[in-house]
Amino acid sequence: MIELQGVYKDYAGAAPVRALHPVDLSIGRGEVFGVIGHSGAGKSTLLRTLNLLERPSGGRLLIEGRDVTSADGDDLRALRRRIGMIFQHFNLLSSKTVAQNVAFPLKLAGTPRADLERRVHELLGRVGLQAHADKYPAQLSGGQKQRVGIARALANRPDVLLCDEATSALDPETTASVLQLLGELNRELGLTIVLITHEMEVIRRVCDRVAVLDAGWLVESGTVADVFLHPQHATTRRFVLEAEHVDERELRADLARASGRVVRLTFRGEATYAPLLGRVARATGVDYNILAGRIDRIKDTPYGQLTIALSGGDIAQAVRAFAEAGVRVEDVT
Ligand SMILES: Nc1ncnc2c1ncn2[C@@H]1O[C@H](COP(=O)(O)OP(=O)(O)OP(=O)(O)O)[C@@H](O)[C@H]1O
Repeated sequence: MIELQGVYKDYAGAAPVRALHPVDLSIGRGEVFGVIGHSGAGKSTLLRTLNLLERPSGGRLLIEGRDVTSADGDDLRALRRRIGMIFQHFNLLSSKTVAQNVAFPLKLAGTPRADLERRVHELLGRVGLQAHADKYPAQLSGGQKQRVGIARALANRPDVLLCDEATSALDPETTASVLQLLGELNRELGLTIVLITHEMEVIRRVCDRVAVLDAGWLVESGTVADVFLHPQHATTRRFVLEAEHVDERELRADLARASGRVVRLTFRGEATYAPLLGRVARATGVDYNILAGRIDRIKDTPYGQLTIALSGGDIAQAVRAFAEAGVRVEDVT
């Protein structure tokens, strides 16, 4: 659906900045793709190149195989209609009602009046706001405002929805309901979603794949499970530890105190629920001491990750037994 080939971005000015170093990236149709990074990492810049709100300084942007890097005029307008966008601070028109906000892009596209009212009604139903059609943005909660933003972005039936920190201004419960709505839109409309965030929780809940940006460099990308269960880059590792509320120094101190062979076991899917630890311990005579652990879900897939110290018995045999049961075993040093 979307392909970036060596796209980079320099901002001119008194102190020129390379906000984005050359990025190669493919985003498939119907995917929910997340980009995570700290403040200033280049997330907004990357997202805004996808609908050419920022022109790349170099490289190529392809939409369904067509090079649109230099699109302008009618081509640019057509591109923007295919790619909707929602924002952290919603960007609603405060002097217009909910229904008028949603109608706005339809009017710009020249939708006939009768179709327009039907479509607005349908869109407000889709985001659960039919009862609020005549309210003004100031009368809505943050979550409701973002739903208006989503309805407006969907008005012209885009193929892609770009989400610029769309839940960063919302409390956790409202964040969950907006993410659930995005998940439904992805499944039911086949909408391709690209979102940027600094919160791993957002990625974990809705994304299929993720890219990690660090100081303008794309340092890691892959399926959410692969990237977050086995992070390769220091920045990714920090995001994972932060999300799990693990203090890196305390973790190191705990590991230094542990005796025996310390391993991290990663269970995915059904293996998460198998009573494997006890079975392997009995069969091999190994004792295990659990140092850290978490059982959770990445999108719809359950996973478990346990850091354990193995001692006594046949440790090599225990490690083989875990691996044979489909559990990934990594030594922790
Ligand atoms: N219009 C601009 N002119 C000059 N520099 C810019 C401009 N926009 C962004 N930058 C710089 O480019 C770098 C990347 O900014 P960008 O907004 O893409 O990062 P971000 O990851 O989205 O950060 P945040 O989460 O804080 O919004 C930063 O150093 C920023 O100061």
